[in-house]
Amino acid sequence: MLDNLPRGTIVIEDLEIGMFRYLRKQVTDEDIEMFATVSTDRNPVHLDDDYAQDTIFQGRIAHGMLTAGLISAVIGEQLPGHGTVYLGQTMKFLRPVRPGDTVYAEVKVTEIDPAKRIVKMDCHCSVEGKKVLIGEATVLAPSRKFD
Ligand SMILES: C[C@@H](O)CC(=O)SCCNC(=O)CCNC(=O)[C@H](O)C(C)(C)COP(=O)(O)OP(=O)(O)OC[C@H]1O[C@@H](n2cnc3c(N)ncnc32)[C@H](O)[C@@H]1OP(=O)(O)O
Repeated sequence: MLDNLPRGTIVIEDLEIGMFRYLRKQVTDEDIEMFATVSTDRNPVHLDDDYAQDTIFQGRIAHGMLTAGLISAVIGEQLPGHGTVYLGQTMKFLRPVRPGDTVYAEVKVTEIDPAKRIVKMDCHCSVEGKKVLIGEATVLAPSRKFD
C-alpha cells in the first residue's frame, strides 16, 4: 500500500481521459550550457554563435532533448507525478527553441489501461503559441495498491 503519496501525484485509480497538466519555463543560455555538460552533446549549433549564425537557424538553438525534458518534468512531477515510470516517448521537433524563449509544456491523458497501469498521453511544447514539439508518452502510473 502506497499511502504516503507526494502532493501532486495522481494514481492510476484517479486518472481520467482528458486530464492535463503543464509548466512554463524560460530556456536560458545557462540551461543550454548545463545540458551540454550533462549530456556531453556539445553540438556547436547550441553553443557557438558564429557557427550557429551560418546554419538554417541563423543563431543558437536549444537542444531538442532539453525541450523534451520539460515534458518529462510535467510527467514526473504532476501527471501522473512522483513514482511514474517512463516506458516510451515519440516526438517531432517542429520549430527551434532559442535562448530566452519561454516554453509551455503540456501533457494530456488519452488512454488508460488500468489492469496494466499503462497510460498514454499526448504531449506538446509551444513558444508564443506556436508548437515546437509534439509527441506521445507511454508511462507506468503509480497506484494506491503498490505490488
Ligand atoms: C542532436 C542535437 O545536438 C541537435 C538538436 O537538438 S537540434 C534542436 C532540435 N530540433 C529543432 O529545433 C528543429 C525544429 N524544426 C524545425 O526548425 C523545422 O522543422 C525545420 C527547419 C527542420 C524544417 O522546417 P521547414 O524547412 O519549414 O520544412 P517543412 O516544414 O517544409 O518540411 C519539409 C519536409 O521535412 C519534413 N519535416 C519537417 N520537420 C519534420 C520533423 N520534425 N519530423 C519529421 N519530418 C519533418 C516535412 O514533413 C516535409 O516533408 P515532405 O515530405 O516534403 O512533406
